[in-house]
Amino acid sequence: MQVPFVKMHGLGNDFVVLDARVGDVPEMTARLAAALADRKTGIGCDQLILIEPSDSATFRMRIFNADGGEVEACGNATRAVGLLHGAPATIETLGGLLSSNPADGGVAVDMGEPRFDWNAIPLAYAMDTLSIPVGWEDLDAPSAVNVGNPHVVFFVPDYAAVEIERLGPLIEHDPLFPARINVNFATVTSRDAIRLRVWERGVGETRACGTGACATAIAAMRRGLTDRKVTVSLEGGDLTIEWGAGNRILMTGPAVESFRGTFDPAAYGVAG
Ligand SMILES: N[C@@H](CCC[C@H](N)C(=O)O)C(=O)O
Repeated sequence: MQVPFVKMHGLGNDFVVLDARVGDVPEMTARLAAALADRKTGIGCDQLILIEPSDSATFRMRIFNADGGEVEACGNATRAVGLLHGAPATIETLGGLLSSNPADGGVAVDMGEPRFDWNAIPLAYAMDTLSIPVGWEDLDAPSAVNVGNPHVVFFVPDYAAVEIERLGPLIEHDPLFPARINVNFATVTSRDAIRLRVWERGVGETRACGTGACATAIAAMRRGLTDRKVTVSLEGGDLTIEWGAGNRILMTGPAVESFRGTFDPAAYGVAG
């Protein structure tokens, strides 16, 4: 069996995209997703993306982190599949119904509404998510926001100085976050600009995280640190995030197709 795939990225956050509508795709398991994502023995990616037919949208997008865990949302992948589709689309995800449109500067995506209730993040205890009264060493009082998936956001004087490889996993796995969490380290540089690094749940530090950019922008706006439209700069490049009419988050940025290929699931010894 040869399964076609498309290798794509959004600002260096990279994906293996499989489309079950156009070719034979094996039943996806956590083990197969992790094997395909492996950068030494697989194709290599931050997220495995599976496109399936949908009854309620143009198509359904399923998202698997590099560790094999299936998750609710991925901003950069939403732009990538929007680019593949090449026309306006509605996209069913575990995190909600999204929409994408070709736009100047790449693809524009309606990422839905942010949620702030402690149990919607989710947190283990009732807390004010604008400024959670907790800390890890000299990092404290983060905001928490769910933008389809869970994020915690630390505003720090120098985002580049944070020991992300050490503190990221510590916070991701803290029992305060029963579904684990994506960890954002941000420095606000003006009313319309933020610099950001993200430790992604189930992956590690990536060159860019679209939902991290959305969550960080919304947290900054909620705290009154920025205006309602900002540029979020990540290692891989810039995203424009707007908290628009109807409480919806609009994200605009590039997506790129890198190459296409096929793989034989039998070669991974983990199919099914
Ligand atoms: N890279 C993504 C986020 C992918 C999912 C995330 N790691 C999670 O576990 O929720 C993005 O661009 O948003």
